Amino acid sequence: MSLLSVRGLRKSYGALKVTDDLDLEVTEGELHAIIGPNGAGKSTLIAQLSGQAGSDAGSVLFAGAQMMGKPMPARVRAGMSRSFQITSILPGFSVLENVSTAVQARAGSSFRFFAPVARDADLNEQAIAALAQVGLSDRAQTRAGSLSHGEKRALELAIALATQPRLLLLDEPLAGTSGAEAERLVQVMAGLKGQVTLVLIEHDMDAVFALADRVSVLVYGRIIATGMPAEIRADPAVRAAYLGDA
Ligand SMILES: Nc1ncnc2c1ncn2[C@@H]1O[C@H](COP(=O)(O)OP(=O)(O)OP(=O)(O)O)[C@@H](O)[C@H]1O
Repeated sequence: MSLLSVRGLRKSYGALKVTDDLDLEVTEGELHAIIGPNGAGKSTLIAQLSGQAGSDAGSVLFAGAQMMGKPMPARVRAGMSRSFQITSILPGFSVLENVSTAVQARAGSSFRFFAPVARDADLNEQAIAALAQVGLSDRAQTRAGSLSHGEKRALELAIALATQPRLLLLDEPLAGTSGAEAERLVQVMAGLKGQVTLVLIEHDMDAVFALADRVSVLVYGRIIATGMPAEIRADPAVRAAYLGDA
């Protein structure tokens, strides 16, 4: 069953059609990777799905509810969350504080309905659980600014996870990492499979083909193919448009 069903999604910047009549189905429980050449519109798509950027037209059904026109906090409360870039981390605050503060900011006004003590306890519990999911439990009290690059990327994942999403949208979680750091993050994502539905944009093809249940290929703002990793590798249209050039 589709958890996310996108139909006819569009977005232009002036004359440039960045998202062009895009259809996408994400099945509950899967890790669905989206690959495509530079400038294909992958980051824009994540921004549109998360509500960070507006859309010109189309339908975004999440768990049967229409998300078009809803701002990001409403989508977070519905269960859609995206990861943010390292620049959104507060270096002077502890790792745990970074997670709990971000949850409060993302979920917006919903936390106002809890009494302050219950709210803090609830936030703390969610933040601690999220740090455990990404292997950062022992860094909870560390200043976020002193984390390694790979640990900061793991912290971004924890921040997104702490909003307890049903669907997690990840925009290049491995960017800037390599070797053991990248391998550790791949293991973290492998551990998330089955717990949360994932949409993953990633340039590291080894990671994509190791992790994905299904892969969609985005070229010039349209999905040109969706399939299992082996099908995508073998698809002549995909090879011509993208993989052949890689
Ligand atoms: N705010 C903006 N204003 C104008 N053009 C934009 C804006 N954001 C993105 N674009 C353009 O939209 C196109 C798609 O950009 P996007 O970043 O979504 O692609 P991408 O597939 O994520 O690329 P990459 O793999 O290089 O990160 C590019 O041509 C980009 O220059």
